[in-house]
Amino acid sequence: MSTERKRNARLFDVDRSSVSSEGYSLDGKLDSQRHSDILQKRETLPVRKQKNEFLDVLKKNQVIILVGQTGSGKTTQIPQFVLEAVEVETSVKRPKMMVACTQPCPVAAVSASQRVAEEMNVIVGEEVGYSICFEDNISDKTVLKYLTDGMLLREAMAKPLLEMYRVIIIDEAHERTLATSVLFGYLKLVLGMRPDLKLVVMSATVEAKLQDYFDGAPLMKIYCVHHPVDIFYTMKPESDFLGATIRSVVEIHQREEPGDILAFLTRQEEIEEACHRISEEIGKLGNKVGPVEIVYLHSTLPPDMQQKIFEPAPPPLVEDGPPGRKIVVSTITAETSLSIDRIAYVIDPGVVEQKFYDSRVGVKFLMVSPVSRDRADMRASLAGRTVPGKCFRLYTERSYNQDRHAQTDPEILRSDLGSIVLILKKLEVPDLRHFMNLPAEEALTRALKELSDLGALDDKGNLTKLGNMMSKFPLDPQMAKMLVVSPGFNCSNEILSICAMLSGFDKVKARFVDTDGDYLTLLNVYNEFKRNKEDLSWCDTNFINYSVLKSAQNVRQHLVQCMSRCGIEMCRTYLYGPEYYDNISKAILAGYFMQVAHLECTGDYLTVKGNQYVHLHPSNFLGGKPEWVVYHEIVSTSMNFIRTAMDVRGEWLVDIAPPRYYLKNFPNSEAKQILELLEKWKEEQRKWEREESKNKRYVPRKRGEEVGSREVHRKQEREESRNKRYVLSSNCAWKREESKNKRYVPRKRGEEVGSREVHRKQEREESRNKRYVLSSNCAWKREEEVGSREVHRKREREDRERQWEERKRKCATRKQ
Ligand SMILES: Nc1ncnc2c1ncn2[C@@H]1O[C@H](COP(=O)(O)OP(=O)(O)OP(=O)(O)O)[C@@H](O)[C@H]1O
Repeated sequence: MSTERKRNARLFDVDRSSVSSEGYSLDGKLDSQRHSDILQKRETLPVRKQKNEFLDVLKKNQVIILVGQTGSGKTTQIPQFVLEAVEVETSVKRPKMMVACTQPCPVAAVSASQRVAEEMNVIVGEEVGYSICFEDNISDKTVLKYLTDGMLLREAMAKPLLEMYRVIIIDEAHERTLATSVLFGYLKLVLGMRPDLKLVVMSATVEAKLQDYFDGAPLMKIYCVHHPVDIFYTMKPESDFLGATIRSVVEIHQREEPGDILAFLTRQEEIEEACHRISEEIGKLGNKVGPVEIVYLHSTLPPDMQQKIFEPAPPPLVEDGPPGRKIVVSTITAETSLSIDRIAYVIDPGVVEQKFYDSRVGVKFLMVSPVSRDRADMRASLAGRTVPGKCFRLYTERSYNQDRHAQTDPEILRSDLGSIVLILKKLEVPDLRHFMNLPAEEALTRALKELSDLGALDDKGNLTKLGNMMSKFPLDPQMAKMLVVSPGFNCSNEILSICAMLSGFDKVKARFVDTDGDYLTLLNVYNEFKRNKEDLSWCDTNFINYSVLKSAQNVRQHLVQCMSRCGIEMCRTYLYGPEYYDNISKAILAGYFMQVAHLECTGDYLTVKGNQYVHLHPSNFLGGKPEWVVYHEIVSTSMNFIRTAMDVRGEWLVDIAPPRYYLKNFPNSEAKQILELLEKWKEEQRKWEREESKNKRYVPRKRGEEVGSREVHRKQEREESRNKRYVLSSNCAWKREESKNKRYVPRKRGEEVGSREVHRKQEREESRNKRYVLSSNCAWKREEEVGSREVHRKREREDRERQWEERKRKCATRKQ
């Protein structure tokens, strides 16, 4: 324990001379008053009373399961107990061994590390740090690391035995996220190989299966006092749960005793709207009611805004006036990941937005569905954590008892397993079915099939070179492939920005719309943000969330690092060049060729995966209804909508997807007929090319003997091109000499002025100035100046719409 004593002395040594007035000293640590308040508060947490018991069990066992209600202090206290109990080496003494504590979502990891850093009076990122997808805040000094469960799996790819950790704590096991379920299986293997490693599994509910899974590991319960909670139901079902939630909040604030309110809603936009309307409604009540602090919470909220949920309610406006109240409007994030004190009223509309994956048809859905009974009980219990409370359920008692599942399915049973299978393949896990909560065989088979269609797995199911690279990106396999292959389409820079924007920014802004597709709109927003030097006021003027863009920028930086580690080339496609749109669309299609839909006669889109009829989401800004679209996700509300879509061409589909992919997947439909024709045409072309190439032989520079095949010739061409220097002719135009070797020469011989780069730049400039004209047969031809790229696209769209109307008319006639 000598190391421990030394470490404590360093951690808690605060320089009191530099204390500032806001509760923090100049070195970023807490002042003594605030620190002692925090320490006093933590002493009241139920888990503190069982510290010795816990340490005793931990000492004697390799695995321990700990069960305690939310708010009992598991997340913040147990890792600190562990730090005291085990010999964690500091930076002074190598090799370093840390304590890891996993959380199901990034918000929880950041918040817990902040709180524990405050309790230990250190700066976040030093002794206590966090690591979440696209953000690390750790240093050589870090001994306690909060990280998402997904990040721990990724760390295992680099160090399969997780040698850097002495103790691993898996928190919120009851959430049964996909990564946590897989971690259980993986850690069981690692524990067998590393007797020195200890595992603590923490859960808010008793999970009997867990004990069996870890060969009868001891289960320890934390005893908490819980206050009574009265539950109220509505008399009849509520159809508008957003409106009902807002009304309930306002009524509680007018009529009920003091105490903070927690209201659950489904998604970020809804939460923002609710906060706005609640503030308006309460504002209208004037001084009759106390002041309110309305805060919202969702999983992608930046840390500084998360912290607001822990601040106390505002004081009364005047002495003896009505008391203030804090109102938290949250997604499921507040259910278990973050415990908020002093909540006395919970409003539960009985719905939750969840991701589902239908493995039979291979389609991902984002769906609002009824909460299960165990989740509803969890929500209600939050009202009685620190004071007696009330829970208002905006559904009937009958609905609670009869229409809801007893438990939420573990995520592994309703997820696309692609990313996880890719990680497990990289980890060389021998038997994928070995893991707890074994997914349906079908889901696993589909994931393997999809990865092999993407080119990540070979015929024997082993990781290919492409798959190996894809596994290094913390993205889903489609997105990872799009990024890895983007240099082939000369647009890795643009695809990087699109990936970063897709990871958080989903609201398309009308002002930046590109009618060719929502992906390009996202890219426009990002580019404009950079062009305006990341200016906050620019974001405000354009109603764009500054912090989301900053986080996209951060994601982008991380992806750039991943790219450079993998040796992937960074290149950009010229913004005004004729290939800008084509290159980007093709790269997106290379990753998302499975997410393609065709416009059918009925006016609906038919998806290739799962053959679902879907509609374009109202938030899209595509010009008209393109014949083929590639989309990012399906959102299921009143109908199935495809969100974030882009117009693509039929011939690209057969070029980019694996051969016959669409023909195998599409049912007998219009789309299939078109694709069959395209495939046939493509096959003919390939055959012709093969024959051509078979007969063709190349000759050396000196006339006469044959020296090699097409390959040899190409290699030679590449080498020549690398060394080639370009010259600029007097009239600044470039011409290819009609020789076999196709070298560039000036029209008139002149001095040498530049390399291949100069030549490219010139080509780009030419292309920027080039304009389109309509030839007599309604095909577009580049010649005299009549319009820009935009005009050209507009005409193309109009043509398409005309064709579409024509097709609809024909269909109607056929039906008659
Ligand atoms: N970032 C923070 N700022 C202020 N208080 C916090 C913060 N994080 C946690 N707390 C407080 O610390 C106490 C213990 O929370 P902790 O998260 O450790 O409980 P828990 O048992 O792990 O609950 P859960 O299962 O919800 O994580 C709670 O009263 C909580 O409000």
